[in-house]
Amino acid sequence: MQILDGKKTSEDIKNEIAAEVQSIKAAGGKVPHLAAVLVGNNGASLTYVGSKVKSCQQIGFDSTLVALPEDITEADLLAKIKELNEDENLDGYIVQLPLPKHIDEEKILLAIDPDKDVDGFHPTNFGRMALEMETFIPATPFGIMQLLERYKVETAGKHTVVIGRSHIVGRPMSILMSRKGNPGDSTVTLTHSRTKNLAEFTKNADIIITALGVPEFLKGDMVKDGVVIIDVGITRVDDPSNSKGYVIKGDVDFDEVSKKASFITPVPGGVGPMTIAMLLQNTLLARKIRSRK
Ligand SMILES: Nc1nc(=O)c2c([nH]1)NC[C@@H]1CN(c3ccc(C(=O)N[C@@H](CCC(=O)O)C(=O)O)cc3)C=[N+]21
Repeated sequence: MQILDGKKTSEDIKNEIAAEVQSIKAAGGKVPHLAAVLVGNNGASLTYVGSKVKSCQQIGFDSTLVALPEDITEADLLAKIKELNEDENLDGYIVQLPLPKHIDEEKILLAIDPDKDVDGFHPTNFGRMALEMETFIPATPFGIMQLLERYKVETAGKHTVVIGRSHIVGRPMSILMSRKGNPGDSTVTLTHSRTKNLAEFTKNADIIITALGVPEFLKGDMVKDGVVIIDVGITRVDDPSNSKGYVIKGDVDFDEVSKKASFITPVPGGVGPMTIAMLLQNTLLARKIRSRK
């Protein structure tokens, strides 16, 4: 059994990006500039946005945190987005999800300039991804593809079962694994909350990608020997004995499933850190595309 070490791999990728930033600087070019829009102050969102800002500093990107009040109106948020779209100094930005209930998420995502949409959530970029064109691949699925590639996990002709059809993980993941190329060329089954007899699919899977948010959902008796496991779940479970007051749990019962797996991602230290690295990779791409224009 081999651990797919997202912490280490994300550090490798960040070092590669940092080296590119140095050569951009040496050539007198402009360094990539990423902004994150955070509405309100959800604990997990703050953690994520915080590590993003820290990573930007680490690799030499410019970064801006746009912190807005929980009760901001949709119109005011749209005005802010227009400002970011027009900011010549900014290469890419993300609007941290989920947004407060009174704001229409779809309306906000549609307002983001696709050329600055480093999350790859805009329909234009989602379509480009599905059509195998150059674009921003959503960071979590992109990070998973990088882990599969760098650890040389075979995907061609394999049966990949994705659990969860969210727009930011499960759905794009199913598309990427079915695309031509390596990693890819997989036969994909996309399962979700209305799937019947889920275990019949997972038991026949060569690769399982879970993005469910149910701690320790996937048990040892639901998988076959040699399976490849990608665990996207990150749920904070209260734990008074821990100094933070919580522990982070994945969707996979690691103790049981790791005994049968050929490759497996840990939680934490698996897919999560890769997400941040790939957001930075997308921002570098945004800068390169803008400098070509
Ligand atoms: N517009 C937008 N884009 C996103 O990409 C986006 C988002 N909204 N909203 C929330 C989710 C979640 N997400 C994570 C990124 C990194 C870790 C991460 O680094 N996790 C660490 C643990 C961090 C902790 O202590 O909580 C790990 O797994 O090792 C987790 C979650 C990005 N998301």
